[in-house]
Amino acid sequence: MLNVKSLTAAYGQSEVLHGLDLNVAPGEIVAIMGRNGMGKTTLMKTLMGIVPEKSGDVAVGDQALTGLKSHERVARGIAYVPQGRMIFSAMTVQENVETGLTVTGQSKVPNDIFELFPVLLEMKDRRGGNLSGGQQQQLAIARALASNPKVLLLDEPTEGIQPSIIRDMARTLRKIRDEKGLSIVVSEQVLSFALDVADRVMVIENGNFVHDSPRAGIDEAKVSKFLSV
Ligand SMILES: Nc1ncnc2c1ncn2[C@@H]1O[C@H](COP(=O)(O)OP(=O)(O)OP(=O)(O)O)[C@@H](O)[C@H]1O
Repeated sequence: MLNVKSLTAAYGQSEVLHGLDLNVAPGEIVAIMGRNGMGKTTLMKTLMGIVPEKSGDVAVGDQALTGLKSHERVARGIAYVPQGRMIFSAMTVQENVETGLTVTGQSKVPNDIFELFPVLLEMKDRRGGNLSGGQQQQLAIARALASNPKVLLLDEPTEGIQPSIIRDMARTLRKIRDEKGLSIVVSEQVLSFALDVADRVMVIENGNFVHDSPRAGIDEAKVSKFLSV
């Protein structure tokens, strides 16, 4: 569903992604793990067209995304929950979710989104800035789902979230996958979360993938070693 071929990206003269290949099947959840500064955020931003590709190709299904602007990519089925969530603090919960509708032509948030996140329905008239970290994370996911994506990207969703809520988040993401048949790519530093949520775990180091294995039978010690400084 998501097909990435020989992707490179650079900040000025400094190349940060060095020819990445990534194929995510329909309904598959892939965790991309790596220490700080290894290229996870740059990969997400490049897939979204926030950082331009230097070379290589990105496609969602039969739709080529390479070279397109972010909103054009969203219209072709990719959505993004950025690191730090970036919700609009002064807007209500409902208004935040509605910003995700722009590419769909719909004006009403589909019911199933609020069914996934009942707390957001309860709080729909509160300002986003008044929600807890975990609630803001749910809001950021709901906003991304409002564009009806085929592929959902999440950049370090557990950052700043309490451990008890991290468990719930893994369960919710799997539920979203099961109900909507989405493919999900999540960048992560917390191994326990990656093992809870993902069908496949990859490790990125200095802009190259250095490990790729199915969740079942994964060598946890080997993956931990990549993550330790
Ligand atoms: N705007 C920028 N300009 C120049 N270099 C950048 C910029 N953003 C990131 N980099 C560099 O690109 C490399 C990859 O950074 P990136 O943020 O993608 O890593 P990351 O794995 O997401 O780390 P983190 O967990 O801290 O978010 C790092 O060497 C970083 O210093």
